Amino acid sequence: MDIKELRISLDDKTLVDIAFSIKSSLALIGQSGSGKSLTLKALLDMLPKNMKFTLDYESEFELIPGESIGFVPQNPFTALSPLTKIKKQFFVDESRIKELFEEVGLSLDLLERFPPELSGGQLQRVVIAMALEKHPKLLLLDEPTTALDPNTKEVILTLLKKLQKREGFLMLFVTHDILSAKEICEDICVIKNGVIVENGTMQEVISSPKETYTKILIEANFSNRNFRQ
Ligand SMILES: Nc1ncnc2c1ncn2[C@@H]1O[C@H](COP(=O)(O)OP(=O)(O)OP(=O)(O)O)[C@@H](O)[C@H]1O
Repeated sequence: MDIKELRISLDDKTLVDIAFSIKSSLALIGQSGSGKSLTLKALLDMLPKNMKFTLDYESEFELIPGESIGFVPQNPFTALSPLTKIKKQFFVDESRIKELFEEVGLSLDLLERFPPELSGGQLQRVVIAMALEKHPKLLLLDEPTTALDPNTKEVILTLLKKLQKREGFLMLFVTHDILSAKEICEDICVIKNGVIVENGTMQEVISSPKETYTKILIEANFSNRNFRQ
């Protein structure tokens, strides 16, 4: 799908003005304040009321938040209502919940528990299951592994890759963590001050970044010698 124009403004100030294509999985990478969250909020139609946005896109499906668009938020610990049993937080019937639990590899007895009784990895699986409720065609991921420990992070990234293969949804993965993005995204788009400064395949951009800003983002993530291979 092609986002031909996405422009977000507040009063007379343009905060985001970007265009990008999602062929299969795209990482939208940028420093804090670059416009990543606003981009996701615009696609989800959740921008603050005082902001204006225009969205022009070409796609085989209509963008409808909660229907064709699924959303995995940043922090699974705060994404669910703590006083409501897991099974009551879904909006689909029990057979679909069971199907989803199987897909994300969760045991059904967790349905009877409350969110504080689950681990971070289990909670993130629940949140992913919720995002898949309506068989989305596009899955938006907002730093989905930031709140998780390194092992759990790996498990969740592997799960997302597997789910994408099985379900065939497109992925837009918003993060400042290129290492995670590299694991599951084929393409990358670098956003700075609300504009795209560089894009291409993950391999291309990581091995020979053109912009200094991209180099800085890569170096900031770079603790592993094998990273560029
Ligand atoms: N509610 C708001 N009112 C005014 N300006 C805002 C609002 N939300 C975001 N902005 C501004 O829009 C720009 C983009 O913010 P955004 O939250 O999209 O950044 P981000 O890339 O998601 O950062 P982070 O990684 O820290 O979440 C920033 O300059 C920010 O200050």
